[in-house]
Amino acid sequence: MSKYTRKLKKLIDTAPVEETAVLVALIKQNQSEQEVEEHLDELAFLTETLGAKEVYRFTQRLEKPDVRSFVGSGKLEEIQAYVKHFEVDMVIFDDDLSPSQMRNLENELKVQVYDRSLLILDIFLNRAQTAQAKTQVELARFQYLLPRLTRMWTHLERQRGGTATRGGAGEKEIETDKRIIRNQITLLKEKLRKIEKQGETQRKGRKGIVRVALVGYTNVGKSTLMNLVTKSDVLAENKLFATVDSTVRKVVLENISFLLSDTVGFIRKLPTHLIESFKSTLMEIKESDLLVHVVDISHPGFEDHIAVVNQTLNELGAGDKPVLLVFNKIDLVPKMPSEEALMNMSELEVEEANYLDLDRLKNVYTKKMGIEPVFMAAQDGTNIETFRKSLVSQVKKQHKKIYPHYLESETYDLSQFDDME
Ligand SMILES: Nc1nc2c(ncn2[C@@H]2O[C@H](COP(=O)(O)OP(=O)(O)OP(=O)(O)O)[C@@H](O)[C@H]2O)c(=O)[nH]1
Ligand SMILES: [Mg+2]
Repeated sequence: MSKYTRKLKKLIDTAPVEETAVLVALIKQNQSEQEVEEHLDELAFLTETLGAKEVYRFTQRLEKPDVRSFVGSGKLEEIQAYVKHFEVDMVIFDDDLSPSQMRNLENELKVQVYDRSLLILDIFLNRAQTAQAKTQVELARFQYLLPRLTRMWTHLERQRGGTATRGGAGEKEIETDKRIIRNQITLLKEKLRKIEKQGETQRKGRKGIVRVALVGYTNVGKSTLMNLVTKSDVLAENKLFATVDSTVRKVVLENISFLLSDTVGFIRKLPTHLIESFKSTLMEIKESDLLVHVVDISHPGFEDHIAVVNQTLNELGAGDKPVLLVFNKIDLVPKMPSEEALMNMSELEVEEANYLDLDRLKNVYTKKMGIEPVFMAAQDGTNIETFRKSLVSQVKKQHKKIYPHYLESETYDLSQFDDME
């Protein structure tokens, strides 16, 4: 063996092996198969974000999850056979599992079992950068895992680098673990309270300036838009939850200054513990004067995404704020051809092309939101001018509303924001 092949062999032998996963979802009575497929596409994307690869999907038409094993026993056998035959590393369920379901499934499948919440929590854990975000995710994760302790045990083992204990730890160990986790929760809460206090003071110091928050479903282009407007360098990538920490920047457009913040993306069924512990990060949204709701118009489920975002905003108590809707990624949407060209196409061709009637969308959403939406592509800057104009006009409107005594000619002290990048 030459030196080169030896080197190559060593590289191959030590290359990290990508973990494999099968995905499982139920099709409820009022759901179409296509809707569930879309949800599974999203779950596959989450799986990929965590660093694993989807190898197969199982679905079952069932009105409600089986109390014992989520899917029916026949389906479970099928999954079990597949997992064993192809040596799959994990099984991921597109819903939340009860503690006992998770235990039963782990016992029977003998591989790692993830549910939707745990998957999202683990992605957040990998992504969190600041002390605050890290503490928030750790807290949410411990709270989620406390009632699922046999699982927690295997998790701790994995983290320590040992082999996972299958089939559950002894009662004594579980009791000890419970105590450790409860202590951790208390400590993390205390730590978070201190960090939040500092944040509060920071936010209080931001009076006198209009505050705008970028909100939207995950991966729609919020950070890309933030970078475009502020010429900053916030991480934007084709992964879910690229942004877990919020970033605030001062922006000056047409002589008016305002603060713009990039926030964590939303997703269907965001774990409750996560929302709870991210409350202070999400305060950025609650305390803003204007929301820029970014939508990925090229995604087939974009209208569902709008609904999920609106619902989450309501839950956060930010449902009544003025919203500038931005339909992003228009570069990926096929342009509607002229009527004449349309006439020459077959019905199937038209259906398959999936044209979106942007004029109709504009009318519908202008009526709904009270502000005309912007259609743009943040990545290549298409229509950025329209967006800037619309944003400035809304910021001015909010400014007048919040600071009615402020005169256009008057300059106000903005030096307190100068240290912000
Ligand atoms: N084709 C196209 N891609 C875009 C556009 N805007 C953003 N993207 C891409 O979409 C992906 C997600 O962009 P981000 O800016 O990270 O999205 P985000 O909303 O901040 O995502 P999270 O932080 O994960 O919630 C990246 O790969 C971007 O390059 C656009 O206008 N057109
Ligand atoms: Mg982002």
